[in-house]
Amino acid sequence: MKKISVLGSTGSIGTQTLDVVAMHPDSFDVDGLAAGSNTALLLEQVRRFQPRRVSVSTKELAEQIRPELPSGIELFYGSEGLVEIAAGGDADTVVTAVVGSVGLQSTLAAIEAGRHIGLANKETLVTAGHLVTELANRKGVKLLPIDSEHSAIFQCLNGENREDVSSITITASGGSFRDYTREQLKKVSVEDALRHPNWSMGAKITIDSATMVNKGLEVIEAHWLFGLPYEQINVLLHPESIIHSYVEFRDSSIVAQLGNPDMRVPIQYALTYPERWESPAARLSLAAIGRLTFREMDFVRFPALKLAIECGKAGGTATTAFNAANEIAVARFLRHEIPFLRIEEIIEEVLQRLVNVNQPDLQQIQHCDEMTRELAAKL
Ligand SMILES: NC(=O)C1=CN([C@@H]2O[C@H](COP(=O)(O)OP(=O)(O)OC[C@H]3O[C@@H](n4cnc5c(N)ncnc54)[C@H](OP(=O)(O)O)[C@@H]3O)[C@@H](O)[C@H]2O)C=CC1
Ligand SMILES: CC(=O)[C@@H](O)[C@H](O)COP(=O)(O)O
Ligand SMILES: [Mn+2]
Repeated sequence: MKKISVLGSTGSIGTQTLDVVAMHPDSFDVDGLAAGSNTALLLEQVRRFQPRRVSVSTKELAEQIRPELPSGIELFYGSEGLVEIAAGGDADTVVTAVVGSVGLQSTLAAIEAGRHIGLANKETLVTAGHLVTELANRKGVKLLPIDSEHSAIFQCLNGENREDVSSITITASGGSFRDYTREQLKKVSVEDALRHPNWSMGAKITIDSATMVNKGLEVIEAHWLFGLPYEQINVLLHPESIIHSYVEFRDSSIVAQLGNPDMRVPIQYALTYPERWESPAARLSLAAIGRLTFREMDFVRFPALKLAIECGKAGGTATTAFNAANEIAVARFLRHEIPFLRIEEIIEEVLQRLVNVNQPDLQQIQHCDEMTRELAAKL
């Protein structure tokens, strides 16, 4: 039996993680579930998966659901509740599927407690990659990527020597506005931006995909997960999202991972690694698809990607600020307060005003995150 806990069980990755659990009911045991405010779905999950511990985002929500919980179940709330689900109990693996840098503290707590991490919450690595990877190494904890591109690279690297890697290439669908000009982008709506061509995901990452910030976050995520310099990390536009990413080795061989876009596959691999289990995911037929297409990434059309890579190269708190500014700007866009192109402008303006701190500790990271949020909310 593999014991798992899920942080963000009511979201896109969280629900698909529980779909994977439901496909292998005799092999998984759910220890803890943490949700934000979707208590109706959380209660349904509690009935179905019978966790021993749950958490919601506020005390009020906790009081609301307390009478509906089976006796004996432990109930927590707030950021401490998230940490309780991450580090208390006895899960072998914690799936980090909350959205945003709110996941940092609980991820660090889970690692500190020796839990392996099924890592979906990429903002954690962007915000404090050096702290997360250093702690994971020290504790002998595995960071198992769930993000589709990183799972692909992780699979391509299986059994290989890192010194033999020439480069990795992260593929990008291009998001909702792949073929729009900068002029057309001035007028796009929230509803348009939320229509991703290939993946059904939470709102924040869908907007990140449209701005290409998602690919920027993924380059930084790959830097930390695979210990590669930015010069060895490429991005390639691949509208079909069939090749999830690939690795080139020193002998010129390229190893890629392919599949239909279905997040249950990388989620399951993170939970069963190094084994592979049966999956109901639709089989890929290359004959039916006929052809796959690729384009060079246009950094002028997608300036947020360029900026993210520059922040990654700068190191220190630059990526913390990039991430926090983006989180605030995306939230404002989703509330219809700012136009789409203002997202990347806000990130850039915030970065111009902040002083980079090298080798920041957790306190400095948290301070930068808070200051950036305040600034980005005012701009
Ligand atoms: N969706 C996808 O296919 C992919 C997602 N990712 C990454 O995975 C992460 C999750 O994305 P996704 O599932 O799409 O996001 P969703 O918005 O669908 O889900 C977010 C989850 O986090 C919970 N949550 C939000 N704030 C808090 C909080 N303060 N305390 C506790 N729980 C909270 C939400 O709870 P509630 O809904 O109850 O309020 C929900 O369960 C992101 O980092 C994303 O970048 C990576 C690759 C693919
Ligand atoms: C499913 C997944 O991993 C997402 O991060 C996906 O990559 C988004 O697609 P694009 O950012 O390539 O549009
Ligand atoms: Mn991805």
